[in-house]
Amino acid sequence: MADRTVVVSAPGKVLLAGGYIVLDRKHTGLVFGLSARIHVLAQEIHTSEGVHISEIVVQSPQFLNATWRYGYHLVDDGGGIKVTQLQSGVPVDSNHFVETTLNYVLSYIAEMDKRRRAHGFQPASLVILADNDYYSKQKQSAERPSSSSSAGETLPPTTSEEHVSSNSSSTIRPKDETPSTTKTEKPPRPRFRHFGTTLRDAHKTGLGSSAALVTSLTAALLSHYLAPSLFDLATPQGKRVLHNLAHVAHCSAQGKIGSGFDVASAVYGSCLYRRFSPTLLSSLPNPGEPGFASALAELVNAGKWDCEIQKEKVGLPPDVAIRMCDVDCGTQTVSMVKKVHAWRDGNPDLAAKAYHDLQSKVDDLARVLREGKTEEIPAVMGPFRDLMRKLGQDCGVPIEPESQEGMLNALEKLDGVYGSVVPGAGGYDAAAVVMKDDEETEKKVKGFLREWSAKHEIQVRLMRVKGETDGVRKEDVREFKLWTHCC
Ligand SMILES: Nc1ncnc2c1ncn2[C@@H]1O[C@H](COP(=O)(O)OP(=O)(O)O)[C@@H](O)[C@H]1O
Ligand SMILES: C[C@@](O)(CCOP(=O)(O)OP(=O)(O)O)CC(=O)O
Repeated sequence: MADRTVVVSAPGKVLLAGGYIVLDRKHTGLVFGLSARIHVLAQEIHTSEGVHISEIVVQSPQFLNATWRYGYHLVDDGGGIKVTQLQSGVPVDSNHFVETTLNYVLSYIAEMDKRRRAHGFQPASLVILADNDYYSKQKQSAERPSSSSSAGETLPPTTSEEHVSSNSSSTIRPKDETPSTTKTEKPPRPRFRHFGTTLRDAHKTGLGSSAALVTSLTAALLSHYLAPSLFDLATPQGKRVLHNLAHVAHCSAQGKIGSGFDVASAVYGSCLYRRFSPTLLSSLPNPGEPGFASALAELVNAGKWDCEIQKEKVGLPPDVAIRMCDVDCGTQTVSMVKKVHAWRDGNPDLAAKAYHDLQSKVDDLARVLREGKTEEIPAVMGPFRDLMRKLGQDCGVPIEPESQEGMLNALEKLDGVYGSVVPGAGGYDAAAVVMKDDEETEKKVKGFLREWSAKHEIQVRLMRVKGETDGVRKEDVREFKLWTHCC
């Protein structure tokens, strides 16, 4: 049988402009994909002769205690495939986004490839590898030096979980290719570092990990289990199926909030995004309920998806970059959205005016960036920030908190910085900077953030990540050979 090992990656996102208004189908948001990606490697699990296992094992080897084993069964009355997390040895937290994605995607696959109902799913191993910028550095993080040549470069510290699972044929660690380094040599920066923490305790930087994960996991499962005649990521139809299925799974895991701009950019990359009608998903039964599998396949293949993804409306001048600053604080997007909506519902006229004004700035910003009018960026981004700040004040929500306001105002005074914004829902998450794409400006911004951090006793740093236009893509499996069972 053909080797079905596959690696798929999807980008993180930054909603540069259009937070809140994009939740309303009347409006659009300007979203950029990011160079920080989440990769998922899918491969068969090879067992010794006579040994049969029926598990799907998902691992996130950059975190402690992050191996999730699932059994699966076909539910009667067309309820689809339901997975159940298997526990053995050290108890492992559940991973809601992974589990939900498996329920949706395996149900879809079984519906599209009827043979699966009779023969079931071959056991599979899925390895999640997130680019380093998704999480802030934590001081206690343990890293060991390792090979600098390829993707699987850093060894996780030994954990009790690894001890438990070390005999299993289905748990993988990168093959140990640790080179000998002398004491004075600085270890190479690992492409995928170990964060030295559990996923629950990790400090997210706000790049949209769940959407990138759900999208790459969905694409990896579809590519691994379905023949190319049924799913091909390289075709527009393949992307449409991926987009729809990942949307449904992500919405379900999130509790049906969110405009979906993050999944759209994970699939298609940078775009001007108009959301789908929320009613689209309202009649879909839940996984396991009668009729779920066929309703899901119909919705994914032919539902009335009315979202708009306009890639041609988005561009960047060649010497301009979108960079992200990690502010190392969190923001509660859901409660902020609830407050903004409460204000909007109580003040429809004021809200309509505010949303209209914001939309015109979203359009202006998309235009000046697309048309390469670098000199016009400050005149659009400044007033956009003013309007977002005003929206926050009206709703009693810290969309651009004072601490961020002071920092961005000072940052914008630097030569080479064209504009900045607290993207998406705003708050204390990452800040976005539109700046000249050269070393000199990068140095200035880094120096400024260092000084600002010291003076204000906070931790702000410029991340490596940049805005980029690509969406989901297949990666070269050979670059991930340290994480595969074979090769
Ligand atoms: N590297 C990863 N490995 C495993 N699961 C992940 C990873 N990154 C994200 N997830 C899943 O996504 C969830 C985070 O989602 P959420 O809180 O919505 O963050 P974000 O705003 O970054 O999308 C995690 O709890 C986990 O279920
Ligand atoms: C309020 C929003 O319009 C934008 C939120 O953007 P963020 O980028 O802040 O999102 P999270 O990373 O999920 O917190 C909600 C939405 O459109 O889904």
